[in-house]
Amino acid sequence: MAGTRSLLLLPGDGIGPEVMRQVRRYIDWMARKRGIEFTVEEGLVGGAAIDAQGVPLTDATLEKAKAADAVLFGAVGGPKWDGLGFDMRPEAGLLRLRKELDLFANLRPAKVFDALVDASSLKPDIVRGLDVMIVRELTGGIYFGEPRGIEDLGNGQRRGVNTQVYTTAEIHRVARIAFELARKRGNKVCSVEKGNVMESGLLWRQEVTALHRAEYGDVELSHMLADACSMQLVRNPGQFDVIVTDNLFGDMLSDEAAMLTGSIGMLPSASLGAPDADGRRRALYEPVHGSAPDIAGRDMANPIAMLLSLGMALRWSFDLHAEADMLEQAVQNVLRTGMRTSDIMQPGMARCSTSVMADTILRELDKLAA
Ligand SMILES: NC(=O)C1=CN([C@@H]2O[C@H](COP(=O)(O)OP(=O)(O)OC[C@H]3O[C@@H](n4cnc5c(N)ncnc54)[C@H](O)[C@@H]3O)[C@@H](O)[C@H]2O)C=CC1
Ligand SMILES: CC(C)CC(=O)C(=O)O
Ligand SMILES: [Mg+2]
Repeated sequence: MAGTRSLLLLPGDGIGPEVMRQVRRYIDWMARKRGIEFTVEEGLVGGAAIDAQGVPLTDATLEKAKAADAVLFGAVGGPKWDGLGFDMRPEAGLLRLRKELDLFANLRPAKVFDALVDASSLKPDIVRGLDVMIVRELTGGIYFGEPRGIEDLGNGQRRGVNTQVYTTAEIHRVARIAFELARKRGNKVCSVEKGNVMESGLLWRQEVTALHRAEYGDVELSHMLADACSMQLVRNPGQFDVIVTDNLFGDMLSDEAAMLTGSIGMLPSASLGAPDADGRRRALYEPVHGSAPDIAGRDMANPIAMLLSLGMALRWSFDLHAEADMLEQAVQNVLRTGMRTSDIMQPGMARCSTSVMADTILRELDKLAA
């Protein structure tokens, strides 16, 4: 197997390259200390690609992403490019990757590490032991629906339009992922939409119910309106096991869930496509956070979300479960020692930089691998 695993790294903008640098060190560590080798290529995406290549994602980079076993993505965007039209913005590069690789299921696990129970803005009793998996539909809904645009009404007024649209097939394939995941976890799925005011939400509820009845009757299914879910996530998050929801609500609910864990700098994600004949899925792994322009360039970013995203790649794309377990254990152990980047800083703990956090995790890995 050695040498046959391929990774495309797309660091992007802002803190993206800073956290990706730490991932590269961990990839080197695996080769050096564990004999696990990857063929690694790096490419430009987002604002970095706009500046160097004129577009947020070139066709050549897209082809490399299609050919790789997995893509690791940092983050894109920043004030420098905020004035550009939507198709030319850095974020369009990420949306194109998701769409063209058909990465329809975005897995966003919100897990609270014991050592960070007090770092959450919620009371420790509410978040202790929390382990929620948000499955967000990623290639449909209002981020992609047509028509869209801003039109001039000619009377001094303008009109902005986006369209929320879902089909049976789109709902079934992402719900299937949620049911399958639930079977390996707490066996509960909560499906979230706004079927009380949106036809697409009503269809979502009906189709999830039909699929459940036909194939997943052994899994406990509940339904919740998205506004109520955002409230329940902070009131009693422990009631959730797997949440399945659309693109927009999943984007928002996962940022909210991130804060239960202490910081958005802790949350990894996996974006998966359908399995091919050999059971292999196209996949992209990225932290839930963005490019954080407010802290970029200051060696302050928490690299854990990016490192754990590689951990998800080890599990989902490479079947390297022991390595993924070891990485998670190393993170857990380092947090227990009181080492903290600024975003998860607590009284009495030791504040450290991005690179020192990664150094410490690598040293912990050395101990675990000894
Ligand atoms: N997947 C992606 O590439 C995403 C890109 N963005 C883009 O990122 C830019 C900034 O967006 P924001 O709304 O500010 O979201 P953001 O996630 O970049 O930052 C939100 C807050 O969290 C902090 N933060 C984020 N990641 C952190 C980390 N690893 N360690 C410590 N603190 C961290 C930031 O400093 C900021 O205060 C925008 O251009 C946006 O479009 C936003 C979300 C996702
Ligand atoms: C295109 C992204 C910037 C949307 C987003 O916030 C996310 O996927 O988390
Ligand atoms: Mg988001």
